[in-house]
Amino acid sequence: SVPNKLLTLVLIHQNTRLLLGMKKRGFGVGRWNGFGGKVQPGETILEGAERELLEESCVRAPDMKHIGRIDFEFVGEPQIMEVHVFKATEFEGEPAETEEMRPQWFDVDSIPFNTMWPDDVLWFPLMLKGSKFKGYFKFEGMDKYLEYNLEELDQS
Ligand SMILES: CNc1cc(N2CCOCC2)nc(N)n1
Repeated sequence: SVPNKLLTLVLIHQNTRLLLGMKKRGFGVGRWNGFGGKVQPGETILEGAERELLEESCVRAPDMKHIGRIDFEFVGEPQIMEVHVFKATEFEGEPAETEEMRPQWFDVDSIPFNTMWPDDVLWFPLMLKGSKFKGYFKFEGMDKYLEYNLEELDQS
């Protein structure tokens, strides 16, 4: 019984465009994704999301809202990755390449799911339409999930 690993993921969704970053090193390298990473001791999950967005993309998004949580289990790994997903519509600054990420805008109708984590095609539509959601995926390796569940939560 290991405590979950707290992580963040921030998507900037402006009208018909979505800001993604190409991960240049580390976990998920070679895949487009939102911006995020580990929550550090002594910071809130929101503070961690804001910090990682700035570090990885050079922009700030003060209006980011918590829209979901996805727990990822990897077969053979005792620690579950608890990913808190945030969405913003406004941002300050100019997205710029960093050591971690190369940012690029995508039309919401042309999201490069074939070079993203395989779960994304399932929950991105919920994120794009403004739903709140909770998910669980059991991965075996980096490219395949064995099980999942995903539920939209009531906003009322
Ligand atoms: C396993 N499937 C994943 C993982 C993930 N992460 C983003 C935050 O950092 C940890 C991994 N992001 C997506 N879209 N899918």
